[in-house]
Amino acid sequence: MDSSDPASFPWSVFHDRHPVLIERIAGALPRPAAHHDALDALLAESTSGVVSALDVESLRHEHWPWWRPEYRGLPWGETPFLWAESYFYRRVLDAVGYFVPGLWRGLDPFGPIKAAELAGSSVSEELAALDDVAALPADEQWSALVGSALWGNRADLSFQAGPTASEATGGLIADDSDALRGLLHDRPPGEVHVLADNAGREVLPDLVLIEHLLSAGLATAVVLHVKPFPYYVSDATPADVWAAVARLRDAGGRAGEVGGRLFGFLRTGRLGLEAHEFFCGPLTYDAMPSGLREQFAGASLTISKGDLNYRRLVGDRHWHATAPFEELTAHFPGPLAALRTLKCDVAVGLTEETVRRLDGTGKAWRTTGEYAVIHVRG
Ligand SMILES: O=P(O)(O)OC[C@@]1(O)O[C@H](CO)[C@@H](O)[C@@H]1O
Repeated sequence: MDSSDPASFPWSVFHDRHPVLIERIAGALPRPAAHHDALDALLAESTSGVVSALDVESLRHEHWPWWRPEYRGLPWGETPFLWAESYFYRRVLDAVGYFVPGLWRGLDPFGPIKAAELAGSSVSEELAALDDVAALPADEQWSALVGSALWGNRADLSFQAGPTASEATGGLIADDSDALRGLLHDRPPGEVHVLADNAGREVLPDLVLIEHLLSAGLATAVVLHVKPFPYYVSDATPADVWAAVARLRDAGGRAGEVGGRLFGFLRTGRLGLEAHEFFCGPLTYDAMPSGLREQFAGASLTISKGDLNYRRLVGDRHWHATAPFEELTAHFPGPLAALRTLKCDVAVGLTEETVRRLDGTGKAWRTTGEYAVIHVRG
């Protein structure tokens, strides 16, 4: 899949979303002219120019092992969408001096956007609602926690820069939630891995679910895999996880208790936080390094969150939407669950009837974030 067709979703990511994004990054902090010039140049290059190589100075400080010399000089739209987006985010970091020594080193360009969301009233309301969840019978509590983690995936800040975001909820169009429940409740507990997606309103319910897994004895330990660097606008980094845990702990009520326990789990290592460079790379999961492969092979379950992880799991292609999830993810070591709202063209694991019904609506159902799936490969 590439982004060369002006009628396609990938094209709109580069031509509609990225200009909004660049403007937000440029305007959020009093940046020097050099940052503005570099951001403008990146936007021009990635929309109407050709791929150029990475800045040599930044490469001296942080490598990018996925550079493809054969893409140099090609219009960005003619390179694979997965590669081009990943490269774009690395280039954003270079444009704002993220890797080179100086005042701006290590400063998350999306930080102000993420911080505003975390401090916002929607988060306060969601955290207060945890008091009600705690009062539910165990079964309903479980469904509420999984549902929050799933629908939290709609709170993706890059998605909100696009024109297709929809607030409506079309519901689950593939639902293996019973299998997910069974994997965690009907077997001896083991180590659960979570492939995180967005910070803030997504990682908060993820953390609440993780705390439940640990406190209820459904997992002996949890490893949360996040991005080592700012990526896809709101993808969670270690700093975002610590900020989310602090937000929970300071919230009071049930959220405060959950946050306090998570703080302890992180300190003792029952909740591990890892940030492998592979997670900021443009490769699909069948190409993961052996160290990660071994970790997932030993897990009782890996839970993958979100749209980008899903693309990387099944392959970023125009699959027929009935292509079986189990077959496309057979490469993944160990049991796997994917919780995802649909925000790009990739859709698999649906029934013919569902596809007919969705196509019949005449809506861009694959990209609005209105529909969700829970797929499990046990
Ligand atoms: O992984 P996430 O946060 O659920 O979604 C990432 C996303 O917004 O980014 C891509 C376009 O930039 C789309 O594939 C997808 O909608």
